Amino acid sequence: MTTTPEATIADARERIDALDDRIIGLIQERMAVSSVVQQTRIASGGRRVHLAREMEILGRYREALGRPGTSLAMTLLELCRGRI
Ligand SMILES: O=C(O)C(=O)C[C@]1(C(=O)O)C=C[C@@H](O)C=C1
Repeated sequence: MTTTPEATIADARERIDALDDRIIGLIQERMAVSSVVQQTRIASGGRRVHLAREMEILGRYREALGRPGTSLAMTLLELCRGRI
């Protein structure tokens, strides 16, 4: 069966949209879990931000995705704990 470039692109874009829906859902889930950690720490006298943990996360994303991974992790952290 042959297919046109237009059909291939339309099909791939549908898959991208479905992946983006899942990524957004995972980000929202991450925000909710992060909020539990932050609220628990604040309620027990700690601070919202835990820089050593953030360094671990930034390193993990950079290792997996290169330099843009660091930017992505910084954006995720901002979504999860707000701006610092
Ligand atoms: O792991 C924590 O201690 C969290 O509070 C979660 C989290 C995150 O979203 O990953 C958020 C804020 C902290 O600065 C570090 C990490």
